Amino acid sequence: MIELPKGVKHWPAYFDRTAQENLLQTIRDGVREAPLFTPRMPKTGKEMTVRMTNFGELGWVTDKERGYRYQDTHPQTGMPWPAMPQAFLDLWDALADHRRPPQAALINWYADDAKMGLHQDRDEADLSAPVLSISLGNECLFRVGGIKRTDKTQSFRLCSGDVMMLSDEARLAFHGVDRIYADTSDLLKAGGRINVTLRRVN
Ligand SMILES: O=C(O)CCC(=O)C(=O)O
Ligand SMILES: [Fe+2]
Repeated sequence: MIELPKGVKHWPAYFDRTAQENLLQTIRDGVREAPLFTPRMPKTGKEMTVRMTNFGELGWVTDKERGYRYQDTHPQTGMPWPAMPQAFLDLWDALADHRRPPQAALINWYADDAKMGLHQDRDEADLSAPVLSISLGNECLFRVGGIKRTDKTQSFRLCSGDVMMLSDEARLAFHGVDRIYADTSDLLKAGGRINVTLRRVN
């Protein structure tokens, strides 16, 4: 057993297959209203490899001109984000140990060749709440380190149905997704991976 850094919690196979299928349906329903968009890096305008959307009162977006931020509307449709699904609120109640509900559910969709570089989640004014994450579909190699970019990191796989949390001393831990393992799950018929992160913003 590897020991994870303090504040990093991992619940392998938290959701069984039926629950995963229900979550996927919930996500598909929301994506119909709030289509996946291609985020761009601040300043350079370089496209990220993930596609994303959000549910809840606030959503995380980024573009060349205005950079990383939360806003209450979809950047392309201009519509409010779909409501926070009850299943996400229930998960937060069960695991987050925080008295206020999540405001944002960021939905990341990774094709099998997508990845996410090492970063901190620090666009939230309220850092007392954890970041709670759900993985669906193909497995990924997840990397987590300390609160300095140069701190040593550990890598482990996140599989379909897993839940992971960054809280307390790990709330600002650097983390990223180095790779997706194709053909490791048949939940998503076209392959790829979905990650949902639940957060308080303010
Ligand atoms: O896909 C993941 O497991 C992590 C996603 C992430 O770090 C983020 O959206 O900030
Ligand atoms: Fe992150």
